[in-house]
Amino acid sequence: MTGSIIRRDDLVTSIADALQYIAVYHPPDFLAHLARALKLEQSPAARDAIKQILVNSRMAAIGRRPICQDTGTVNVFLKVGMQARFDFDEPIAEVVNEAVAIAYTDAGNPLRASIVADPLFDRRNTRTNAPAVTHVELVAGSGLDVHVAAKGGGSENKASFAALNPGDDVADWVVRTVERLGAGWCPPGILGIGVGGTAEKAMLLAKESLLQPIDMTDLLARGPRTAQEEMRVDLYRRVNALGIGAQGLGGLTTVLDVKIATYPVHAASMPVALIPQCVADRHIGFRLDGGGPAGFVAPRTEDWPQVALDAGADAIKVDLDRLAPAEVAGWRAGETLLLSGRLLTGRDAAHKRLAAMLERGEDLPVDLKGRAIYYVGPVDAVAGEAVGPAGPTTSTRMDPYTDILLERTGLLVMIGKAERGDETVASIGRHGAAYLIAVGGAAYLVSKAVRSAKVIAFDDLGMEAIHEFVVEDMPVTVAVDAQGQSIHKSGPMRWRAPPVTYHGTQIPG
Ligand SMILES: O=C(O)C[C@H](O)C(=O)O
Repeated sequence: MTGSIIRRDDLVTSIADALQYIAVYHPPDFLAHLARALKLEQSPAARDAIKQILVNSRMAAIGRRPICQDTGTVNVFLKVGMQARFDFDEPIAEVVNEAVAIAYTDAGNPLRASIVADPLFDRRNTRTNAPAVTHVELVAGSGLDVHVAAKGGGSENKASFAALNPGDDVADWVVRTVERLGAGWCPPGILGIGVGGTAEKAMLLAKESLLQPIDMTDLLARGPRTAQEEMRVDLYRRVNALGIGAQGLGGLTTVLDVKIATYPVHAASMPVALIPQCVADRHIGFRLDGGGPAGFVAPRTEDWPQVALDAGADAIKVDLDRLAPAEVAGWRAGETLLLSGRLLTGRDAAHKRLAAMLERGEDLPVDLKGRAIYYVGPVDAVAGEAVGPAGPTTSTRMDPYTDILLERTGLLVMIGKAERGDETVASIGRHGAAYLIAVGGAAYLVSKAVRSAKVIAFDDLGMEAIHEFVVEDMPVTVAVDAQGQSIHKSGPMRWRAPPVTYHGTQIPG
């Protein structure tokens, strides 16, 4: 029997188009579940974060710009029919990488190049976001099934694995693990859980489970019919009862769905993997059967829930060009600020370099005294933009460098997302500084507060270079104040429900 001939051009075009599509459009199932979470949410801080994420999503769809500045690592799953034939003989992963480079360097909608090689030493940006991580499986049939995902670094960083004993309680492990993850994975999102096989198989199952449709609302409405569905509902309720909430601010919804995939396993083993999916849920599947490239139809913007934002009458206006220690010391955790003026940027690579220069007693290329630094790696601008989408990155990764910067440079304010470690919170208090947060996953919305942007140091670091932004009324929340109060501690504590099980929950849903 002869199979379809899959053309190289069709594969490249389809993957490149799919990557552009998922960068700007949230899947409808994700939006529907997030809109439902907003309806149920009672925590004002979490409600505000969900609203920003929904408004950002609609703006990104209309503006055809990325939902999130972290446009992800490309994960491609190829299921090749045994009877399929190809009109090319290069390794298929190289063809995929070509498609990635085309998508990420698209002049009309450049996506952020986040991949660095090699990971151990050079860590130099490849500038095209290639290579992708490509998985190939041979299956029955004559076509090629492709599933493309763009996975953000913050949620991928929270992937967890355990080699449990066969008698251990997998659900307990999942709940305990999520409790320890913090908010760097940008909840509310989805949990992918892989159980069985071997260590690497369990991780792959967890990742693939995230490609399944989000259907928790239907499952809750009809009730679970299998043991695995019962476990999904149980985990959904127990994880949400932790009170972590949107962005870790405390609230009723941390997960929109829980996905589980399993595989037979050795009698002595119970490998379990958990991979969370952030609010930038980006994936799409299509099939090539020799009939040309896949087509992707833009959703209607009327399909987005109508949500209005309001910074609140109590928001405090802050002039970053006249930032004084006494003013910063007066801010209290939970307050909303509207920042205007000059703002520095810097994230992982820049922090590492700054700290090393300080250790060596060298002068820094920028004066941080009395300044605010925003942990961000923006997307490149297109015509008419000061900067591309520019949401916060996970601040916890900057913790190892924070004390030395506060101590030796006079830096006053940091802006990012998610919690800080206990030592960093103490250091912020000791230095009379403050840590502010913007909403992770609301990158296009945040970028609209940026009036101008220029690189002022470490140009070679690509998106990780130090920029100077001029911002106007950029909304942020005080997350750690100079008294050492942290909303990532107080929020979840306030919204945590008593321990619940599937049969006795107080959590909505
Ligand atoms: O790299 C980034 O911009 C963000 C990262 O995905 C994170 O969530 O920390």
